[in-house]
Amino acid sequence: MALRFEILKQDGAARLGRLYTPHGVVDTPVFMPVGTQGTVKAMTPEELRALGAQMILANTYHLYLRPGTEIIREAGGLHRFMHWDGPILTDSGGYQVFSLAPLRRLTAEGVIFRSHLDGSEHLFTPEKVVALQEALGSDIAMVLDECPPYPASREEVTAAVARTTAWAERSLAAQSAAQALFGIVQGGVYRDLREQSARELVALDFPGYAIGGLSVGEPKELMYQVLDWTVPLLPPEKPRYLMGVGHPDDIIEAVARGVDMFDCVLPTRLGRHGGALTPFGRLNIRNACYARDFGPLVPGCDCYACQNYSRAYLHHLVRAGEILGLRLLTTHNLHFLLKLTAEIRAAIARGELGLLRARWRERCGGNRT
Ligand SMILES: O=c1[nH]cnc2cc3nc(NCc4cccs4)[nH]c3cc12
Ligand SMILES: [Zn+2]
Repeated sequence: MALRFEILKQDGAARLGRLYTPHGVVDTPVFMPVGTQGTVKAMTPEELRALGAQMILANTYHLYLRPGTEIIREAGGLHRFMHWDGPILTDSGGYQVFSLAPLRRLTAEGVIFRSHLDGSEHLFTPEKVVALQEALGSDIAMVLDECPPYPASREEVTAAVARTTAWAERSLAAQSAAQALFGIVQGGVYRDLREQSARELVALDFPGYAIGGLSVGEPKELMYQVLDWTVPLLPPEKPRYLMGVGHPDDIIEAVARGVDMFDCVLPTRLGRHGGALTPFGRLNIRNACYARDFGPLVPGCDCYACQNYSRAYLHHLVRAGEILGLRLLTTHNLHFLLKLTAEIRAAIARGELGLLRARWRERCGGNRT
C-alpha cells in the first residue's frame, strides 16, 4: 500500500517531511522510541505522548514468541493491546533471530530458529512474517531480510543480498492488508553490493526503504560512507529509514545525508543502567561523584526529571535499584533525543542544519554521544 510522504523543505540532502499513516501524521526526521515487547520500557503511552513521541517501534520476533500474535489479533491489534493510538512500525524479526535466537538455519525458504525463551523450534518465511505483522496491525511493516554480521566476507554479503531481494519479492506478493511494507537495503560495507541491493529493491517499488546492515558494530565513518553510497540511489519521494540508529551525532549525520526515520534502544537501554545523554556526551549517575551533587541531572534541561530531582537523588535511586530511577533516566533520555529531532526539523525549516551540525561537532569533540 502506498504511503503519502510530503517533503516540505530541503536543506542540502536533508529533508523536512510529513508521513501520513492510518494512525496519524508524523513529522520527519523522526526518532521512534523502541517498544520491543509492546511497551517502551517503564513509560506509559501518555508519558510518551507528553515527551513528544510520534511513532514507536515494536518487534515481531518478540511478540510472536510472547504473548503470540494471535492473542494480539484477538485483542484488536497491537495499538489497542498496548493502548498506543499513534503510528507503529514493526521490525520483521530477521535481525532479532540473528542477534538473539540460538541455533538458526538459513534456507531458501526462510530461517529456522530456536526460541531464546524456551528453545522451541520455529520457521520464519517472508510470507509468514508479513502475515504476523498484519495480525499485529502495525502501520509500517518490514520485510524479512538477512542482516549479515560485521565484519562479513564478500561471499556472505553477496548471498545475503540475493536472499534479501528474493524474500522482498515474496513479501510483496504475500501482502493482503492495507499495510505499508518497506524494503531493507543490505550489502554490508561493499559499495557494489549496496548499489545492487538498492537497485533490485527500488525496481520492486516499495512505499519506503530501510537501510539495514548498519549499527552492527562497524566504525561510524564506515556507516556514514555506506550512507553516502546508498541514500542517493533511493527514490527521493519516498521515506528512508536507518535501522537501529542511534546516537545523537549519528542521527544528525544521517539526516544531513537524507535519512528521515530512526529507531534506537539507546535512550531506554542506557537509562536502565544509569546512563544519561547530555550535550557533552554521556554521564553515568551511578558514579560516586554524584552522591552529594544536588544539582539537576543536566543543567538547562527542561525535562520532568531535570526540573524536579537532583543528581544525588537519582544516584541513590539507581544504586538502590529503585524503579523510579530508571523511569526518570528514561524520561530524560527520551526527552533529549525527541527534543534533538525537533530541533533538527526546525533547523531544516530555517535552512540551518549545517549550523546545528557544526555546533554539535564542536561541543562533543571526539567523545561518544
Ligand atoms: O539490517 C537490519 N534488518 C532488520 N532490522 C535491523 C535492526 C537493527 N538494529 C541495529 N542496530 C541497533 C542495535 C541496538 C542494540 C543492538 S542492535 N542494526 C539493525 C539492522 C537491521
Ligand atoms: Zn532532562
